[in-house]
Amino acid sequence: MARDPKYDVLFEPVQVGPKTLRNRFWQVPHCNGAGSERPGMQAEFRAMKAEGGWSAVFTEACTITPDSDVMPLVGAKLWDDGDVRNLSLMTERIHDHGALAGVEMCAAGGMAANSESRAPGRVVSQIPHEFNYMANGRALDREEIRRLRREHVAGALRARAAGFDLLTLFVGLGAFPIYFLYPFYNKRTDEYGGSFENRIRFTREVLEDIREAIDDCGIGCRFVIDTLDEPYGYGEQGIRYDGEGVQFIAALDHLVDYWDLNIGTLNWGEDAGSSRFFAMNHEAQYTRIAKTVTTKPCVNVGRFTDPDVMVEAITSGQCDIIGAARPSIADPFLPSKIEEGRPDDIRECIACNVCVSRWEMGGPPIWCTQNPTSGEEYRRGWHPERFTTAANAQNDVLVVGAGPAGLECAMVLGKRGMRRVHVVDEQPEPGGHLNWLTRLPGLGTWSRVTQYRRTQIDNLKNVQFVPRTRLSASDVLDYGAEIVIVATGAEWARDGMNGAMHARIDGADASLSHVCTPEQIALESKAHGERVVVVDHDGYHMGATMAELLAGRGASVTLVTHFDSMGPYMRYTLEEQRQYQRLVELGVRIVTQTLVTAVTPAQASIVHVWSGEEGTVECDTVVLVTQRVSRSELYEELRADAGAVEEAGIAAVHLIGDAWQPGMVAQATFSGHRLAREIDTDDPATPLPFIRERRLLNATEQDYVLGSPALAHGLDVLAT
Ligand SMILES: Cc1cc2nc3c(=O)[nH]c(=O)nc-3n(C[C@H](O)[C@H](O)[C@H](O)COP(=O)(O)O)c2cc1C
Ligand code: SF4
Repeated sequence: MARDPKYDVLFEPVQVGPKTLRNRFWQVPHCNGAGSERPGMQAEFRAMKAEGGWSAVFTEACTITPDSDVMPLVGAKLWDDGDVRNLSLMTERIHDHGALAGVEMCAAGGMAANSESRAPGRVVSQIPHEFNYMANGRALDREEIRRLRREHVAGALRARAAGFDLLTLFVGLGAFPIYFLYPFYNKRTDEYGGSFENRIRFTREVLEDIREAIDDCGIGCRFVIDTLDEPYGYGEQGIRYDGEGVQFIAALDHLVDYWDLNIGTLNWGEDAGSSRFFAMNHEAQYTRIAKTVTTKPCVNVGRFTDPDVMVEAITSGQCDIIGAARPSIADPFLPSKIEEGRPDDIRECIACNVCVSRWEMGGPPIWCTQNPTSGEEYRRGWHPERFTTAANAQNDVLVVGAGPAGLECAMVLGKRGMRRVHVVDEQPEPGGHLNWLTRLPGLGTWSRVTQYRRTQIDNLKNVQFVPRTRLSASDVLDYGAEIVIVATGAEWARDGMNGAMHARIDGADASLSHVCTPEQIALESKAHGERVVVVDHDGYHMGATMAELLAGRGASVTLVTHFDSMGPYMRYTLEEQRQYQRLVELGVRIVTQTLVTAVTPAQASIVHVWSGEEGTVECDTVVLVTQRVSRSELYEELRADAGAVEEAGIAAVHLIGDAWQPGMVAQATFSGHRLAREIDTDDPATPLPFIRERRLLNATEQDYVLGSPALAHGLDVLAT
């Protein structure tokens, strides 16, 4: 199909200095857990976006000096020629698909703990960094500033040598230009502190230096134009878009070829905004001002997944280029799908921030809820849009359970050409637990997980969703499928069993009127009293979500958790601060480091986990958010009768998703995808080994990954 002409504007080329973008889609810097140490993963992850139509594809923040070492966080590096070698694989693979390769150059200053390099820290003013409070680097003198400028030029030259076309100086979230610019960090009294002119002096000098050294790359800044009000930002100690934000752009405009703009602070959840709190294009109110002072192309971000919103952003004069991190993770082929007239096939980001959480927890490889192939392009050879025909495609498959794992599995099996795939569920609609979860406050956008898969399945002739059908083990045996996949999900524990005590909570029994599970509240509308205790041992969002729901209905809610904070995983998804604020506004009392040991119709008994101090909270209802329990009875029954299974002509019975291991939706979609990808291996239940990029002693030719572009490149990329 041809693209809808109303989207033509998105496919116009844009000039950025000496380089030309083929369209207006730009993958802004974002990390993926590959850094420079996993060059194969880094290269193929980015190449996928180039193949999917993005015109510019960037690294994450790429540090350029050894005293920018943020270990254990994993980011790209250009410290030496070895890093040049590794990252040049990325640029080569991006170029293979006709896109420009970009790098976000960063000298991290006080944010870097230098755990690996053990380099002495350098800062603008000697005040401990908020992320690095036990170290306090040396405040740079003039000579040291000159040296730092030279290091920026050397970093830019290494970037150019690695093949990068677009060199972005990072002026945001933990890099020297920001430490000079914000009064929050800069307390200097010399010519680099005080006035605005003084505070931008370093950035001006660095840009001049780089321009003098390099004239054949696009050179720009990623600039945080607004650091927001307190409590989410720096207030008067930072900068505001209509003050020094826009002044900064006006002052340095002649030194850049483009501006990549965003907002926020080191609590970057205001930028990578979760859908609980932010709508699409939420940064426009701050960033659109840039166009009043610059004629250079401006990139904006704001979870752009809707092409109509993108067109509006361009035609209204808000920006020139659609920047995206998360939408490009969830769907590397988003531009191609618009271009090919298939916008309904876009796998829209749900802004759950699970991708973000991976960086925040220390940088393990990226996960994406919507796109299970994310990060697996090289390691497992998975392509998000291409599927091989299964060697056992002549088989009929029965998937029991149409939650995220079952739907993903059925969809991929359909795309792999299985003769017939039935995905059966007792509910009238597919979605599993997402059907009720997405009706909870702030979680409506998560319904895209189901919508996307539903749309795909509806277009696959060999896949059929069968509603309102509850299958017993004997029904499964009689169904006539050769492969059975059980994806029956999980449910919240009804007895308070939890991972903090490894025991049940005394008196906790969800068959009683004063004890509820989240499903009972959300799905069954079980009545609750005026005074509610929510017990959270889960640690992700459900405790906070229940508290928000019930407080929103007017209940007086106490959230009790053994963790140090409310839903600690929400810190990783950058949702914690706003969710905390929301609960406080709703009058929720949050009691941390505390266990609920017993419940009665009148109260919950509590104990502080460290002091042992005991107490009670008077309440009418207790909501148990303690752990989830797999619903795997059907699988156990089938497993227990191997003879009957064989007799029924069933070659294999598999268990996936929450029914195997209750977890985040991202784990469920991965689980379903993984099985479907490997359904024709000797032992599909056991994942195939994946490529681990590591140094192998005494490596031989056979140790290299055959056919790998990394091998052609002569890199130390080795198979297990
Ligand atoms: C997983 C992840 C990692 C990120 N890492 C970086 C980074 O290294 N440097 C940076 O400037 N921004 C980083 N960001 C922020 C994005 O560039 C972007 O500004 C933000 O996500 C908003 O864009 P989006 O709504 O399109 O995701 C990251 C975002 C994500 C989702
Ligand atoms: S993990 Fe969630 S927020 Fe991140 S890209 Fe995927 S769907 Fe979007």
